Amino acid sequence: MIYTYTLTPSLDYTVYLPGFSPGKLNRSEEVYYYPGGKGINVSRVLKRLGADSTAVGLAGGFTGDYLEQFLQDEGIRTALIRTDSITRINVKIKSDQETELNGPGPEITEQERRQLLDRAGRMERGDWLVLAGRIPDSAGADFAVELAGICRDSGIRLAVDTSGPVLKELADMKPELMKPNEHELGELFGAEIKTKEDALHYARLLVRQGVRHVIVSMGGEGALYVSDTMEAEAQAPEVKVVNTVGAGDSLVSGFIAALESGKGAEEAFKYGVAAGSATVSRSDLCRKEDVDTLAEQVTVTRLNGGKNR
Ligand SMILES: Nc1ncnc2c1ncn2[C@@H]1O[C@H](COP(=O)(O)OP(=O)(O)OP(=O)(O)O)[C@@H](O)[C@H]1O
Ligand SMILES: O=P(O)(O)OC[C@@]1(O)O[C@H](CO)[C@@H](O)[C@@H]1O
Repeated sequence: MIYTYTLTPSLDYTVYLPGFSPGKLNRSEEVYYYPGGKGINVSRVLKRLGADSTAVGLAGGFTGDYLEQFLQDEGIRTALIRTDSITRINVKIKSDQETELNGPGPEITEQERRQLLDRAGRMERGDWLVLAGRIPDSAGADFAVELAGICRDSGIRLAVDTSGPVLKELADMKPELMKPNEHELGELFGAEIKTKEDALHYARLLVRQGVRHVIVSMGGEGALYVSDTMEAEAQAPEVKVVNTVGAGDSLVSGFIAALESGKGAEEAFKYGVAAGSATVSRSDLCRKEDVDTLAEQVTVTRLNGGKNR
């Protein structure tokens, strides 16, 4: 079973405009209200790719009701803890540029924190726990590490797609998968990633720390994959950019869905990159038929002479 953990879900209020002028009244005739938050996106994309998951997290207020109902209507199992904090509304402005305005996460009580950890304690060896999105300060500095400890001790495969200082500590907990983008990878090591070689260098350090699969996503440039046995680069296919929100989440979903269907790491990497690019070409995440088509167009090149290291 796959569980996605989203401590800070959102309702993504997505607005398309021909032009956006800060400091002025801007009117849009095309708006959408999508469920959001990184783990929620992972669950939604997994569903479309034919993999079931349970969305664990916190939901509150009218936006929390909307979010939960939306997921259930899509046939996604939810285990959302009801909280007093209203689920945030994140504003995504799509114009000649993409502008995002993300709200803060919920205030997490000690009881909610405990419930989230206990839920992980009931998972089974071999399950996936995808910890994705911002972890609010109210969860406590050690929340993510405690959760990762439960995963490590119970043989749960932890996938990490979060940001901030906690990434460094999580890397030490030997997660199965980390998917930083270049910026997050640089932040993790206090370094500026300027070249692909820089990204490879730091991805290798993560693998040396015990991370099984590291995928560094690089937007329209594609992604890098590093593990103990393979290093590879994938070129992203060219697509019309409609909405890049959730591209990284889709990469994670495609990778995990492919592994779960029995594919090897190289094929899973390719499928993940295809899912990321397919999401970019749609307003509301990818569709399976697009992912399958794009997967044929993604080229994966083995690095280091194409040999396994
Ligand atoms: N402009 C683009 N054209 C084609 N593919 C893209 C583009 N942007 C992103 N992708 C695809 O999506 C994947 C993930 O993108 P990106 O590196 O932007 O993730 P991210 O920063 O984690 O995104 P987010 O936080 O919005 O989910 C890329 O590896 C690539 O396959
Ligand atoms: O504030 P966070 O948790 O870092 O990111 C939240 C968010 O921007 O990420 C998703 C796309 O990856 C969106 O659905 C959501 O609004």
